[in-house]
Amino acid sequence: MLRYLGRNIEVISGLEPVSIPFETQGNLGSFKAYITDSIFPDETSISSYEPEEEDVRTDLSRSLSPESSQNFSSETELEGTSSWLCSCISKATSEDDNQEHTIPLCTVKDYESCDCVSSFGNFYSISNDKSSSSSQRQVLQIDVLPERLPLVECSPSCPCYIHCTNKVTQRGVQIPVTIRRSRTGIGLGLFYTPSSGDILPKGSFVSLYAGEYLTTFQARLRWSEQERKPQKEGEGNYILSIRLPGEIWHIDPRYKGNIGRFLNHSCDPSCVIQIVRWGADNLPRAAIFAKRDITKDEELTFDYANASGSSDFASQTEMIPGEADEDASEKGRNQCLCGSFKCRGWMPFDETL
Ligand SMILES: C[S@@+](CC[C@H](N)C(=O)[O-])C[C@H]1O[C@@H](n2cnc3c(N)ncnc32)[C@H](O)[C@@H]1O
Repeated sequence: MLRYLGRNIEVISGLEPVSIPFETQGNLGSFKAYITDSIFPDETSISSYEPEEEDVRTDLSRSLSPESSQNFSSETELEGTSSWLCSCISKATSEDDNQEHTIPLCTVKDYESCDCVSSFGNFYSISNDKSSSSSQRQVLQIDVLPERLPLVECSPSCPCYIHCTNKVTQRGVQIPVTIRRSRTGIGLGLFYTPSSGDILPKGSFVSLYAGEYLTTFQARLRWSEQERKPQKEGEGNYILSIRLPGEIWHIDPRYKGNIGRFLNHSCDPSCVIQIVRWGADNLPRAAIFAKRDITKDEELTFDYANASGSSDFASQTEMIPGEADEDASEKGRNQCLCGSFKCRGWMPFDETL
């Protein structure tokens, strides 16, 4: 439930399983509607949306041609998109009491028996963190993931039930978080706020970064509209660009989004974005995971330059040693206020938008 947020904004695609307090008196600016998963803007269908190919993204003339502002129909058609289902069952007889119990059989222990896990990989393991009262938690094996490859979970249509250990990012927000003011100049932020001193183990799922999927053309339009408006504190750009081999996706939670939109940038972040696919639509979801163990009241942040799990872009956005401040701000860069000792000085800036 979104106890406090729900009071101010429209909830259009379900609620989170936990309450998410909003601790400040401030208003939510341009945030109008809560969604739990990314959607296409009105009048846009999945079938007519083609993510732009990486090698054409800098070709402005092509991106701004009339064809690129496609005429989308509101029908969602899934024909032709790839889908998969495992054959795991969700009921099994326990050897202990010989009774039938509902058991998520796509466990990471039994991964050889799950078609999804054996085809796409085993990304999660069980954390047995003794410092946490929630004894078992599925955690992403962050250190062994291949760079820039989307993870694939069991589909919501697989017969295993929602607590399957291979369905993690599709269950909504499961951890205690609060929206409150961050440091001066940054606006609101999202904080880890357990009632006890529980640590959030490294690899824990935090939330999706859900918003509207935009074409590069639409993203550029929103970006330039935004630039013309006077900026309120902390309300800059929300568009996350995901670069996958041969594809670019843009997710904008400015107007319609979830709590992912409140994560600020840090050059030494507590979280990381990983791209995950699930469902018949096969769409890439941006999922936020703890990059390290996180303690009570820490702010949840990620590196905006590293949204596709790659460090390539981060290096492009570092402040060039010796570059004058005016040069950087002339290029449209904003000063980074993350305050970390690893701070690169400037907010990541995507020159292709
Ligand atoms: C995704 S939003 C984060 C939530 C935002 N603080 C709010 O109040 O809604 C991104 C915007 O927050 C601000 N921001 C986030 N991290 C920042 C940082 N390290 N330094 C300066 N501004 C930051 C910028 O205005 C940025 O465009």
